[in-house]
Amino acid sequence: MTLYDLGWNARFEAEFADCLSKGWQPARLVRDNKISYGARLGDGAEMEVALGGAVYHEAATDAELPAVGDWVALEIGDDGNEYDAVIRARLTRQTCLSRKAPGKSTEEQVLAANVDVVFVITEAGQDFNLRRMERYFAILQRSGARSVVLLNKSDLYSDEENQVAKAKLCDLNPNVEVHITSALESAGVDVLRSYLKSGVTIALIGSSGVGKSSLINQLLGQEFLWTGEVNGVTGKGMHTTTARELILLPGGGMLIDNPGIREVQMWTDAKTLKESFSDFDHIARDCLFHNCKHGSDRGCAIQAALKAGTLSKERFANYLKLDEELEKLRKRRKKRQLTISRRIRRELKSKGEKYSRKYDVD
Ligand SMILES: Nc1nc2c(ncn2[C@@H]2O[C@H](COP(=O)(O)OP(=O)(O)OP(=O)(O)O)[C@@H](O)[C@H]2O)c(=O)[nH]1
Ligand SMILES: [Zn+2]
Repeated sequence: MTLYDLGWNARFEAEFADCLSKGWQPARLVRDNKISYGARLGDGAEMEVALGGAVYHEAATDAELPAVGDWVALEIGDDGNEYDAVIRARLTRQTCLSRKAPGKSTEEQVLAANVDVVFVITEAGQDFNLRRMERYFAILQRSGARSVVLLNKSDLYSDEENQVAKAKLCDLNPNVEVHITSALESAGVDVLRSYLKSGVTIALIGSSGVGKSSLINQLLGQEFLWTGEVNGVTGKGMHTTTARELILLPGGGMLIDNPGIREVQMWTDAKTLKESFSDFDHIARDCLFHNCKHGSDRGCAIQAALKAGTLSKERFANYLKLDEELEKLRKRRKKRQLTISRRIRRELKSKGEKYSRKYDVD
């Protein structure tokens, strides 16, 4: 194994020259434990590393802190610390998959750094939503990564349905590559593999249930590498367990998969939902009362627009359900998180003995 297998290239190398003269070593971050990180070195060794003070203080925002996928400079020392090494610098990201943090904050949240290809998984049927795809494309465009769409579950739809969906996507974004796949019939993993070679990092995004795990499991083959990666168990709850998020794939290349990436869809959907009603917010600005419920309130601009026929009653009914829809998304998100922690727990169990002894978990 060499640094290049981990995605190292001439540009990183050039930037690292200064660090090299200080005796620091390059490593790629494979896990974010919040207080510490997992880092992999060129010889394949993995270390538990701490964030250096300078890197922390120089970061103007959270987005500038090291994230999974980042290349960092490690000072490896035996200063009796609890960690194997300290991060002294973070190299400039060549791509950066990020989203705006949820809630009021407009701060950027980095989901993964230095991802080369992002696969958006969807299907020709129920999940197909061009508005959502627009949002994905906006995120991906900003990231700098190459974007590829997989219309998965092709076995469930006719050739024509798959082709129509493909044409719509190509219309929406002529720069995107679209493939029709079926994880069920093992016609999908070959498409993923065609993009993978040593040093290439990929990520899969898309709604819950579109087949991301199925494709990932096929890429990983028999040995599912989340096992035995568990570390940093704090307290009893498994929710605090963090798994390795950057995984080396058996056939070469790497995959970054973490809850943030998986949740980007929820966030995208919430945003799409809200945006599709932005005209309502616009009209509602003319309501007499700023806390107008748009019912029988006096001076309601929405009701006036409904009467005038410039707003459709159906859309208004949907608008009223917006909060309900957003709540549904939040519930789905919760369910997802439970699924992830259950999955980690299950995988921990299979290799559990050693770890339960070490970290005192059951
Ligand atoms: N018919 C058909 N079913 C599929 C295909 N790919 C996945 N599935 C099924 O769809 C279901 C959901 O697949 P997952 O791989 O768990 O979906 P996911 O995107 O990982 O979902 P989350 O983990 O919630 O994000 C499973 O029952 C799969 O067997 C496919 O190509 N065709
Ligand atoms: Zn009103």
